[in-house]
Amino acid sequence: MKIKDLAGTNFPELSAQLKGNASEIDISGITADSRQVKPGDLFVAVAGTKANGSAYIADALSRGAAAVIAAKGSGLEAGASVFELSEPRRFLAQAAARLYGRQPETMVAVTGTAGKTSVASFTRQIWAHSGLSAAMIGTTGVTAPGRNDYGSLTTPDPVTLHKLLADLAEEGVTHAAMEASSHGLDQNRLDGVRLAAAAFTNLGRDHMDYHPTVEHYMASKMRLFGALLPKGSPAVIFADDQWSAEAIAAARKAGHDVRTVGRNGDFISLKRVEHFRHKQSAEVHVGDDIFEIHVPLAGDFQVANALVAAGLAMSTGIEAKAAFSALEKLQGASGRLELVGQTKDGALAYVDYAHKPDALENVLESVRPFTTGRVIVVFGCGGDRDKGKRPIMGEVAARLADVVIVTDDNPRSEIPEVIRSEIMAGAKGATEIADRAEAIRTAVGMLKAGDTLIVAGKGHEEGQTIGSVTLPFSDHAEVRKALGGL
Ligand SMILES: CC(=O)N[C@H]1[C@@H](OP(=O)(O)OP(=O)(O)OC[C@H]2O[C@@H](n3ccc(=O)[nH]c3=O)[C@H](O)[C@@H]2O)O[C@H](CO)[C@@H](O)[C@@H]1O[C@H](C)C(=O)N[C@@H](C)C(=O)N[C@H](CCC(=O)O)C(=O)O
Ligand SMILES: Nc1ncnc2c1ncn2[C@@H]1O[C@H](COP(=O)(O)OP(=O)(O)OP(=O)(O)O)[C@@H](O)[C@H]1O
Ligand SMILES: N[C@H](CCC[C@H](N)C(=O)O)C(=O)O
Ligand SMILES: [Mg+2]
Repeated sequence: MKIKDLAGTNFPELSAQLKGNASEIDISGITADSRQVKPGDLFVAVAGTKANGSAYIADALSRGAAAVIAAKGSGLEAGASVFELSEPRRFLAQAAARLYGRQPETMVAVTGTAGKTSVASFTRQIWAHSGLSAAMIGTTGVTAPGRNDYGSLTTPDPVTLHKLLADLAEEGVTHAAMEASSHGLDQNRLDGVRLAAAAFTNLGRDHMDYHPTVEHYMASKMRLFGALLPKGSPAVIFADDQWSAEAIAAARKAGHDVRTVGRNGDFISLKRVEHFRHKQSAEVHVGDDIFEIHVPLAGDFQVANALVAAGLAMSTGIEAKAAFSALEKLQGASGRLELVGQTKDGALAYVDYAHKPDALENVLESVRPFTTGRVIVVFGCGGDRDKGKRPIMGEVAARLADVVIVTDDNPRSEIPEVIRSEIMAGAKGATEIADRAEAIRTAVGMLKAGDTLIVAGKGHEEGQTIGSVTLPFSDHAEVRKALGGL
């Protein structure tokens, strides 16, 4: 594709620089990583958290880059094939979308601190239940007919994303639900995606290592409504969160068709809800119609996720009746309050992905009403991530569980003892066991009739990253092993 066509009409700034033969430069691929450049590619230099792509322009050109896009004022000698733009990341996303071309016709995205993976998964399942060829893209990877690929990022980088979307469209996928992480939104990873609807679940503490303030974190999330969702499209918003009003205001300001769900919802309004250990039941109203819904999953919070997913499905052509009947067959996303096994006495062991204070609080509160004995929790916190959440999660665990074992999550480049001691600072009375497998074995060994064990923080993850090495590790496998050894 010619560089002038990659720019389209959205980047007059580039068009103005494409003088003479420059506009005819042929581009065969696109990348933001100089190490991946192949002859004929366009290299887009972006500033990151560790490096600045501008430092690698010479590297990219030496590998045969046909042209380079860099930030304005990067101090380069703009040559025949080096162009400067004010927003290279936005260009990268939109150019990747143009280069790869196809996307599933109906795409939706969900943001929020907790529930994104669950909502994306449920939306895919509701569509599939109606016979549509549907996919989900998120923390657990890519799920589509004939595909179950393990992923690394919640929102893939734009080049990976658009290649994937083109492949999915090629495979016949017509509907796709994706997670929009705050990093992804802030870094313009989704800027080239054509959205039919978008959703917001809730906002809690997370990623304060990356976002300077909670307001910045919320503002990144609101880019989904403010910058990405085409004006007038359905914006499905969970109405019962502390930040709902702000999300509604942002979506209204952007001119969207706001559809709220929950107790305070007017699109799907939750009238009565009953929580059981392994399922949630509710009565909901949609206009004048009344529906009984049954979600066969543990965790009070799954009602909220199910309503947001139903809202997205109903905003993309599924009848309310079909959406709600699909909920009865829902499968939970892997590692989201997932029952992994039980002892001979019937004590239950769950694996959960809570790795932020609100999520941990929700999960521990969800299992309490059905626990006649003790709630035992095993968790840690990841390294190179928000440090401020550590004592808060320690406090939440100490307050809501009877037995707290603090262990390692993914220490990454940090010293594991330091991470644990920061959690322990808030976790009065907790026990520390560094080795995660041993912590799980110890907790399982304590289980008596009526107890509930929650192993939190790693959910579906299949490895543990210590330093720069990721070793195979699965909370599911360790819990099963420990239960088997009883
Ligand atoms: C903090 C963060 O979001 N980092 C992501 C970001 O990296 P970055 O832009 O900061 O990259 P950088 O290392 O500073 O380098 C800057 C640029 O120089 C380029 N470079 C670098 C070296 C070189 O030799 N040549 C070269 O061209 C790099 O390719 C990059 O384009 O863009 C990279 C490419 O897309 C991502 O791989 C990387 O994810 C890292 C691995 C990561 O851990 N990200 C996490 C925090 C993340 O994004 N999480 C969210 C949310 C999770 C959730 O709560 O659900 C997610 O969506 O997964
Ligand atoms: N609606 C919700 N409200 C509060 N907590 C929730 C909600 N949904 C899920 N959780 C908790 O958060 C954990 C992660 O859920 P899920 O993976 O669906 O969220 P996510 O937003 O995709 O998270 P991540 O940002 O880590 O990818 C669950 O294991 C559960 O502990
Ligand atoms: N997508 C999240 C997941 C964190 C999961 C937890 N196990 C950790 O390693 O901190 C992140 O990258 O921040
Ligand atoms: Mg997720």
